[in-house]
Amino acid sequence: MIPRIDLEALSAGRPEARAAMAEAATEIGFATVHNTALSADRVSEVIETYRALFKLPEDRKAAYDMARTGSNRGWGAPGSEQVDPDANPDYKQVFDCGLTLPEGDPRLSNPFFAPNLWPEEPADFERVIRAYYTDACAVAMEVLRGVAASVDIPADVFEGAFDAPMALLGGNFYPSRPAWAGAKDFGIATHTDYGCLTLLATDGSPGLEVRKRGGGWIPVSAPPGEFVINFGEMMEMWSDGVIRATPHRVQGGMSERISVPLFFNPAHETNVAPAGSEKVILAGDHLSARYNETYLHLKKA
Ligand SMILES: O=C(O)CCC(=O)C(=O)O
Ligand SMILES: [Fe+2]
Repeated sequence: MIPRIDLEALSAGRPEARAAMAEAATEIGFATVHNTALSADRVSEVIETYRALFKLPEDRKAAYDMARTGSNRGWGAPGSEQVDPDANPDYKQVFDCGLTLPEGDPRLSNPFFAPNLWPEEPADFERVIRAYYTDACAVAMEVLRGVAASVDIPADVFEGAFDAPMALLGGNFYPSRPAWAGAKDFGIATHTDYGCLTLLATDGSPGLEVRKRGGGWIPVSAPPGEFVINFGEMMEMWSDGVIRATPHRVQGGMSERISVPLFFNPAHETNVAPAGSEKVILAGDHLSARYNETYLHLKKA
């Protein structure tokens, strides 16, 4: 049901890989991708680095709490996001980071490019996560080129749009589903992602469920070295509905779980309205509207 795609084959233009990506993009909105520049060992190191951070006592993480900032970089306590207004806030913890701009760059005053809040422990957190951010962005761009080639979007539509991306790297920590959790409690409640492409690494534990058209849920999992990819709202708008943003959720189960999504969002001024339409929808406007709806500390009173 969920296409499994060899990225090297896709980049080489192999017809079966392109057909699988076209199906993923236009039907279910999800795929798994393997044979990328990011090895299983590399991804495992990233996941264990996040795990070490999340295992610290709460008071040590509170120093990096994004709730004290006007941005969404740093640690987010359980309940800091509510992606579905009909559900309770998500019980996962998060750590989000983004592009590091040089000191003095005028964009630093923009919440999308606020300084990252790097924790001092684990000791190599900043080094490991920053390097992964850069390399995961490159893999995401390679996937997007493959998408464009597979669904007949002119290659130049995406080129240049991601040079100073608002890409956000998240770390999600789902403890085992709490005993108090009820029908409205989720690790992450049903939502669509806000941006273009999400490149998700996980520790291999199950939990992610993708909504099937016509009803029902499909479980998807990927060990380190394989990625789940899906498309977000901006991509659905940009492609005039050809590429689909599919709702998904994590209810949470018996064991803890870590996932690391790279939300590969384009540059702030990118017009993500359907190509050829008169409309202008700036990527930065869409993203800030969605952040302000879902991060509780950014909600306008
Ligand atoms: O943890 C997962 O598998 C999915 C996370 C997710 O959907 C998100 O962070 O947007
Ligand atoms: Fe998501």
